Amino acid sequence: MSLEIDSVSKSFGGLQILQDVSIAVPAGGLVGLIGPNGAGKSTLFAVVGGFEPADAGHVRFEGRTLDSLSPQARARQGLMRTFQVPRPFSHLTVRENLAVSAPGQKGERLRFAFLAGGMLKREQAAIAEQAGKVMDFLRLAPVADLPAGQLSGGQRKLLELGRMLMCKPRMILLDEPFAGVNPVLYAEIADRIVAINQSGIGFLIVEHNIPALTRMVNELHVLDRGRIIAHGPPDDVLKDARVRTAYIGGAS
Ligand SMILES: Nc1ncnc2c1ncn2[C@@H]1O[C@H](COP(=O)(O)OP(=O)(O)OP(=O)(O)O)[C@@H](O)[C@H]1O
Repeated sequence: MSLEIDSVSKSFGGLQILQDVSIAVPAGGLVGLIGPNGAGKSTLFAVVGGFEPADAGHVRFEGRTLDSLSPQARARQGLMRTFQVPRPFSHLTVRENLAVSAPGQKGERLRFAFLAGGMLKREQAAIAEQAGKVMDFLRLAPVADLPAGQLSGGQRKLLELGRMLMCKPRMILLDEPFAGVNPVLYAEIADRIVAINQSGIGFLIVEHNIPALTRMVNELHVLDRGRIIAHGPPDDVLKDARVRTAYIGGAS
């Protein structure tokens, strides 16, 4: 397994938010996580991304334990949460937003950048080329030179994905890819997520829009009041009586 969330528990102020949560995502897997409001989905992403420590349990990625690593260190290992890419700079263009997302730019680190002018130029050219490829892949090329602040909700989601791709992740924890998106564009977003997945990048996706999510994922986990109550193929999980009860009589 590539990502192993192993018996993770977490409480805030004496309130148990996550209890013994285990989810495994294979390398290149496309797995969904649903649950009523307040079930603990964001808290789980915070723990897996390294933003909150777990009280008990472990998170492993590609065989390594991540428990003591910062979010940035986890991202360097190839595991990225949407939040690890900050909000786009609304005054910068799509192309510029992609370029500044590339990690480890030597220009940032070199105090005397003029000493390494040739190296910097080569690095900048490589970043510009990568940004171009990402824009083509995500069909953002027509808006390449628009400020990010002028993008539609759907285009912003694509830019968010693009900024993560600039960091070359192997697994993405994706938070609500369809939130704030015009339903007309759901298929476009889903199509690009599937295409990214087919390039070998795994996904664990939290999403409230269950029909849109289940058209993409091949495995679904359901969190209810901090516990995983069902997991498996989406069709089977959605027929599960416990899942129906969680949504009809649940916390939301
Ligand atoms: N930092 C915190 N301190 C105290 N309580 C918190 C904290 N973060 C989350 N909680 C509580 O944990 C519970 C689970 O919240 P969480 O945001 O993880 O659920 P969720 O499944 O993501 O919900 P939603 O679908 O509404 O986003 C809630 O009762 C919330 O109030």
